[in-house]
Amino acid sequence: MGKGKNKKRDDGDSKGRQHRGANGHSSRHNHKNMEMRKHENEDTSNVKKIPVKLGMWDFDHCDPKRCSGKKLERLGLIKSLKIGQRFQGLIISPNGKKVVSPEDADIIKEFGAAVVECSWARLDEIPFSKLNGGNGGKNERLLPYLVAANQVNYGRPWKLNCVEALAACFAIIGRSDWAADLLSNFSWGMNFLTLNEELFELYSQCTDSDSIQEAQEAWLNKIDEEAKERKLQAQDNDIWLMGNTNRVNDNLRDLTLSDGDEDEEEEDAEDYLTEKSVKYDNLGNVIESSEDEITLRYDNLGNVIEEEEEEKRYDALGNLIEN
Ligand SMILES: C[S@@+](CC[C@H](N)C(=O)[O-])C[C@H]1O[C@@H](n2cnc3c(N)ncnc32)[C@H](O)[C@@H]1O
Repeated sequence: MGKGKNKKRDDGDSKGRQHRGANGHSSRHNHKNMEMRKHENEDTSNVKKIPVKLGMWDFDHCDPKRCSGKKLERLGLIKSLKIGQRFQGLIISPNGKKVVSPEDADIIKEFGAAVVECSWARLDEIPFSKLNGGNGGKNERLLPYLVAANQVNYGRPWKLNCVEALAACFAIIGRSDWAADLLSNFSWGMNFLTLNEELFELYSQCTDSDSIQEAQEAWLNKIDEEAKERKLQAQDNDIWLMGNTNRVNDNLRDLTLSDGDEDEEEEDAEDYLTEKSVKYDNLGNVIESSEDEITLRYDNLGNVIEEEEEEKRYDALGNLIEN
């Protein structure tokens, strides 16, 4: 027998067939997952179990270290499902037509919830209609507007990862405690609940899919208005930051001045500089300035009174005669 040829695989049966887990992966693959758990030191002893069944169709598109679905599997919180395997619970899927609502509480509590672990960029490769033995449609649900808090898609609406999708579903049916238990296994997890707190409050008060859609519309309109408002305010602030807009206009005008206008403008600029060095007392009178400052005096109309330079007189030897 050739070396390695027909060699019985350690994860196969007597006929060399590999044992496959519910996700269709070989047990070698699942063993790798176990190894990763050991490697990452994921302690499963404190993991809180959620009292409903969780399922996942895993298409192995993602980096196992960053994949929330795989981590839930390593923690023993979710079970992999094979393509075509029936799942009677709620299927949270981008292929859904209705959105999750509190009306779905009974089905979740009785049969659980499942997600599709795959890449957002490769959704077109997923045989959604075959996943649940062709029975997916009825229980398939979209999630309403919510914002991701995970490290891959932080801040992006709608693109939640698997653990966020399941937690969202629980929060909408009023089981924020389950949502928190599930998310507590991720360092960033609780941020998802905080980030979407108001939305969960809003959605959990709705009754059915239509009312969730209405609440979502109202919310989207509200944030749209707020964004417009902020934009206007930012424009206003920009104007203030630009300072005296007359001066700005003056500067702009400078660029288009004819030769003749320039002299006039220069004069204005000089006035501006000179005025800066003038000090006034409480009554608005000009007060004496320090040596290097120019002292100006004004007439009743506010015009600067030109000071005539005092005539200096000298004696026969050229010495200054003091007055
Ligand atoms: C596309 S996968 C990406 C998973 C990611 N790799 C991870 O680490 O978890 C996310 C899955 O969560 C569910 N999901 C997330 N956001 C959703 C939404 N807005 N509507 C419906 N399902 C959603 C779906 O099952 C979807 O296939």
